[in-house]
Amino acid sequence: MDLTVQDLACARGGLPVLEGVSFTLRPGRALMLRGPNGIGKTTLLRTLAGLQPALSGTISAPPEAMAYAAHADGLKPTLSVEENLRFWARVFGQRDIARALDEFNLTELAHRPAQNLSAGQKRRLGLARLLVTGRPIWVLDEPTVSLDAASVALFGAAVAQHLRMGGSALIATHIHLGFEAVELDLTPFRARPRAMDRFDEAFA
Ligand SMILES: Nc1ncnc2c1ncn2[C@@H]1O[C@H](COP(=O)(O)OP(=O)(O)OP(=O)(O)O)[C@@H](O)[C@H]1O
Repeated sequence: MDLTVQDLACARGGLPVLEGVSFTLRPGRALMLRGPNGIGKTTLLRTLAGLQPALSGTISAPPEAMAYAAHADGLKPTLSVEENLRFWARVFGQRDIARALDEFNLTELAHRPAQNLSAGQKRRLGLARLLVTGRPIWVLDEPTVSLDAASVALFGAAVAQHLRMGGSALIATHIHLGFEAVELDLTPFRARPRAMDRFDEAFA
């Protein structure tokens, strides 16, 4: 499924952050969001994932086509690794968790409560959840935080496999993940201060 974004504007905390954002992400492709801290990468991803409304513009794909992985891992702390994956698989109407355990090197940790995992292991479990959503468009916010080099490589391989299977990925990250991707720098889309616009109008 294509994700086409046209002339999107979005806000955070009531203030416009980005405007005029347009791109198309096709099946099998990855798009890396770049830009300095605070430019609005998280805000854009949250808007696409349906967690907040856009100020204006259009998003061709519905949030139901997307699997969103935020900064927080969103794990159930008292459930085991396997139980967490089964829980999420059920939520998304899927059954197979074996691939998720395998691709994120979680098989040996399958019976460990999530609350007893290290930060990097929790992150791996949070990302493994993507594989049990069955959703084609992965929307990922700084997915490699807490991951060591080996886990970054595992994650890169999982995304590459998702792309080969016809999925797509939109990723806010500052690092290179080892597969071919187009980059979109959000710096030119910084919203102009609206308060100043109104000020000009009032005194025109
Ligand atoms: N909860 C919030 N309430 C109000 N403003 C916020 C909130 N969270 C972020 N902002 C502001 O919104 C703007 C965009 O933030 P956002 O988190 O989308 O940027 P980012 O590009 O993802 O940054 P980073 O690279 O640091 O993660 C920033 O100016 C930030 O200060």
